[in-house]
Amino acid sequence: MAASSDRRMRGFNRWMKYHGIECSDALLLSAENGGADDSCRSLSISVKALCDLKEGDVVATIPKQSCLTVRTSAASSLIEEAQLGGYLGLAVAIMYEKSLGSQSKWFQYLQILPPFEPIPLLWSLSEIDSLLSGTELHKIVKEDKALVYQDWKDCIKPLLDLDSFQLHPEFFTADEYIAAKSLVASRSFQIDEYYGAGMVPLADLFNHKTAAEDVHFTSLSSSSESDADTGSGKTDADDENDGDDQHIAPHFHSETEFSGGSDLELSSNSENESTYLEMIMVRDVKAGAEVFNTYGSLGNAALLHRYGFTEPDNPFDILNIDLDIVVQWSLSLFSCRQSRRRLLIWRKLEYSGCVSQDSEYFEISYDGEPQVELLVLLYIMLLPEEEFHELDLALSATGEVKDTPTLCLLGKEAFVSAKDSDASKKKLLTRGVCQALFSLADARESFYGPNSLEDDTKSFTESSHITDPKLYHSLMLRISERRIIERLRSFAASGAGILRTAIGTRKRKSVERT
Ligand SMILES: C[S@@+](CC[C@H](N)C(=O)[O-])C[C@H]1O[C@@H](n2cnc3c(N)ncnc32)[C@H](O)[C@@H]1O
Repeated sequence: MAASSDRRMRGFNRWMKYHGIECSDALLLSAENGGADDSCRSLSISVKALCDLKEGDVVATIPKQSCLTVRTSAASSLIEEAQLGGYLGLAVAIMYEKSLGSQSKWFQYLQILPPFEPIPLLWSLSEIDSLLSGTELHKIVKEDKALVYQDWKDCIKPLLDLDSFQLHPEFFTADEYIAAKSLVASRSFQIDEYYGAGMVPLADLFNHKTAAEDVHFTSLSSSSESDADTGSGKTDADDENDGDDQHIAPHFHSETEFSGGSDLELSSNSENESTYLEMIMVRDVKAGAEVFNTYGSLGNAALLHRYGFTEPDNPFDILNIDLDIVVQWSLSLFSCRQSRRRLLIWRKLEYSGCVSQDSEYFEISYDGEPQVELLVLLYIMLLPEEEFHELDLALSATGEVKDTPTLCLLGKEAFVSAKDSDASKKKLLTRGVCQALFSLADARESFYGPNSLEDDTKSFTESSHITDPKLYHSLMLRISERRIIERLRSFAASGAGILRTAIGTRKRKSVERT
């Protein structure tokens, strides 16, 4: 097996040279046999520094032509004819290149890739139900599975019946499509407008570190080469995005895409032959250490969903509480009519939760701080009837909004400036609101079933990411989420705290729903 991995890595190194990919001699592509579960053929690759690397060092250049994209694949006309856009098209390009075997331009590259990445999309339904139950991923992954299968049925299966394409059916099964999707999810990059999403050899061998990356990937066109030559020290194109020089990171799109080919039609500008990607060090790395990229500011649910792993103490973790849970809590205390009226007033004040597809929810941050929209809703739900009536009148159909104290406290203006916002939020944290937060925490916690957080923690310490990565990472996710619930309880117990996120600036960092 070691001989086979050495042979494949040597083949890949030769292939890179042949296709003009320059990899610095200071980098070691280190391959170990990976895949403890189903992926026995796969290598676990990481990139290490062979000598001290300095911020600003260019460690690789990759011609865009060497990337496997819908544009560059031998399947490009097939994909165009079938009108398969974006990520679906890229998955077909991968399946097609695999079907060509050693005839594929990317044969030696495909040889070092795992056949699939064991992200939850590839888990069985019973694994999803038993391992992800209660977590932010449970419903999403089940929906993904159904949608991805439907995509295959609608867009790929019909291609097999067309004589003109002459596809080998065994390379285009639903399982092969899902395997290709997992590679697209975990290793594709958004290259540029012309090439769209693609597999970028070498760039996709760097592992992720949250908020502590060593290297950035930038897209350079010939017009910005002079910038690099002058040594202007550009290392982070996010800060200096002048159109030509763009920081790119592995990118996952969970939306399933139906045929339409809009990506192909949209990006029909002429290709620039001299355009390439560059990898630049953004901090010093000592000889022998691993060189990391970052895949973004992602919580564990998003990391597991897209890449199949999690990280301990991930500051980007987030927990959601669905509006339905809040409504159920309200119905347990008040009549249906009262709950509905108060929800309506909350909406009249122009509040809403985060919305994704058919669900509305509130975010609880890593620190256990609830989104202000939730605090306002709980406050309104608990207002004494008289005060509520006054608020209702102030917001009445005449449109004449009077400045009642309650309206001043609850109006969105109260949360605009950071200083006012903190003071207003503290006022919302009445005893009743804090008790309500405890009830919501209990209700959300009940989704995880009978095992306590202590049970999960014990199982986690006994699990191994090598021998049972699915169990290990799903337990890590459960524990990360349940610790947020613990911190929500502490937040409610303390009754206040400095709340950082200003209204309107909140960004959803967890999982994209399909
Ligand atoms: C873009 S590839 C990185 C190279 C990969 N290690 C390989 O063998 O080719 C992304 C995959 O690497 C693995 N990976 C990346 N960063 C990781 C990390 N911090 N912990 C565990 N696995 C990681 C995951 O399997 C992920 O889906």
